[in-house]
Amino acid sequence: MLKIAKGRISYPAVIGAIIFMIIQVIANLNLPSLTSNIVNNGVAKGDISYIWKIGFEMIGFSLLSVVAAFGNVFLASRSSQQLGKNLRTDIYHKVINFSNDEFDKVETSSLITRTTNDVVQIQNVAMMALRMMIMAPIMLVGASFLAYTKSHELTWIFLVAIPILLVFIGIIMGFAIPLFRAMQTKTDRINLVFREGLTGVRVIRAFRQDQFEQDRFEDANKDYTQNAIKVNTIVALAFPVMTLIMSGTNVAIVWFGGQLISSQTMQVGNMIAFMTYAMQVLMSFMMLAMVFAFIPRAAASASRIQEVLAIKTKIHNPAKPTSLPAESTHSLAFDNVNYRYQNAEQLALEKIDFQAHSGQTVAIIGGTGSGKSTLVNLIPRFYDIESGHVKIDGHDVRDLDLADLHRAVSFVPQTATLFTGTIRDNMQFGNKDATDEEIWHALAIARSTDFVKEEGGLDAHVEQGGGNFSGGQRQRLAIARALVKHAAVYVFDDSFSALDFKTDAQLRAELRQDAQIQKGVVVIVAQRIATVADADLILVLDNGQLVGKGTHAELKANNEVYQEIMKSQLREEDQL
Ligand SMILES: Nc1ncnc2c1ncn2[C@@H]1O[C@H](COP(=O)(O)OP(=O)(O)OP(=O)(O)O)[C@@H](O)[C@H]1O
Repeated sequence: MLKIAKGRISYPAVIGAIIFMIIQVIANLNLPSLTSNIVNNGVAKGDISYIWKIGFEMIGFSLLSVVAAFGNVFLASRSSQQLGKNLRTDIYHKVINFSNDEFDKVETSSLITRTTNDVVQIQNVAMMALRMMIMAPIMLVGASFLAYTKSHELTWIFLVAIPILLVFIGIIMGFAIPLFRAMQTKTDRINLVFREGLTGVRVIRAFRQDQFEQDRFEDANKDYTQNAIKVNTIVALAFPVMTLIMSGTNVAIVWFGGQLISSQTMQVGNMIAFMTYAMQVLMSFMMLAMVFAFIPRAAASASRIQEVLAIKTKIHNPAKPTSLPAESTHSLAFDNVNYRYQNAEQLALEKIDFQAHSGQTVAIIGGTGSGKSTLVNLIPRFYDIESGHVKIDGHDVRDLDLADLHRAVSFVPQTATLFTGTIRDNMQFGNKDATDEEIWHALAIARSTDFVKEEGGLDAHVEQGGGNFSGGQRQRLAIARALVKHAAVYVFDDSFSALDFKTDAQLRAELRQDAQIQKGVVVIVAQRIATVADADLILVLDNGQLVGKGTHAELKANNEVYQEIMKSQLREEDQL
């Protein structure tokens, strides 16, 4: 846990909090002694001026204690909040740079719990540590010593009360710690089921699985609640027993102290002070117990966070990145590329080899699972290849500065993702300087002008995930967003499948006529022969192998797989 705080917490604030806390403890330790002085020397002897003098001293120490407590809480919460903030930033920064391989390692719901709930656990313990964990031992030693100076004869009471308290704390911790530990995994489970239920709500309804999903959530929720109730019951049980031990100690002090007073071997004031010190000693143990009860949960949280922070991102900037010079013409090349998914035995792509330059359209066609998306994912380094080269403008993408690479590639994924905000915000995502005119131009190419105007223009609101647009509209907006960005390579991963034949053809024709887009290379993944037929280069994939390469006419004449795809699509149309 200390490892996680290192470099993320402000050391001056921590030192300040500790200094304030020490001042507070010293002030608190002085008060019982002063009470004893007032009783012994002021009240017993009727010395009013002494009472006033010590009374003022007591007020002074009380004020000091209050100010120090304020300073301590202020700095402790500042440091723990700052620790939380830095942890969240670091996790976010780490996760945002994850490649798809790393996302496969940790569930998204668990990542959310780790960034929120786990960080809060660390914050709480940091706060407690800066208050109680340091205060308790100082108070314990100080109060024990001062109690001893007030009465040697009564110290044996500690020797009875403390072991009883420790045995009790031990029993409580034995039960509570495993339950505290389990809280985090149970929170994870709730988040996982909740998230799946929310994102899949339509499928759940369509398959009439509402009850099943509700039961699944109910189980996770019940499991978490039962665990929390058990922990709280144990903690609740602790309080009356602790109070009993404290009251028992007080009774013993008054009983035996009273006898010492009547035999004139002890003064009343000393007994009162002893009693207060005894409470401070027992309180110190309780504080330590509380901190130690929270530590296992926070330690579990710390290791869950550390797990994420320690993941080595496979895809990062090269040591000496090459910046991509601003070229007026561009090229894309795959040079004998092999790729294998992590832990997979078979290659997902084998010996992929092709070149294309500005103004050319490369289309990739093949059956489901043939490797089309995998191929285009290699261009912006969503995955890194096993051997060969993927080159943009003659530079291997692994040598390029990542920011330059991502600027050079405009990507429309299979599933369109829009962000909360306005249409304009979404359109400017890859080109923040894009003017309204440029945006409308891109929207026109993507056949989106009409519905965007109907929604209220560029200031129309986009809900979370683009939920207020249809699937086809979302896809068109994602295409327009990619066109607003001026790139060297435009990738459309099966983005035209949501469009009807006519719109698909019009859109591709517009892409061909646009001067800006023609400066780059266009890569289109498609299922339909009609979509790929007018491409300059068609790649036919089958089971990760490049089984055909050429124009429509060439492939139609002599490529079996292509002919088979053509036949199957003609058969489909014949059947209508
Ligand atoms: N993250 C992954 N981990 C392991 N294997 C994967 C992963 N993603 C895809 N694959 C495998 O790689 C192969 C190619 O998948 P890919 O998504 O590239 O196919 P595709 O041609 O785009 O299919 P579709 O047209 O259905 O989108 C498939 O066999 C698939 O099971």
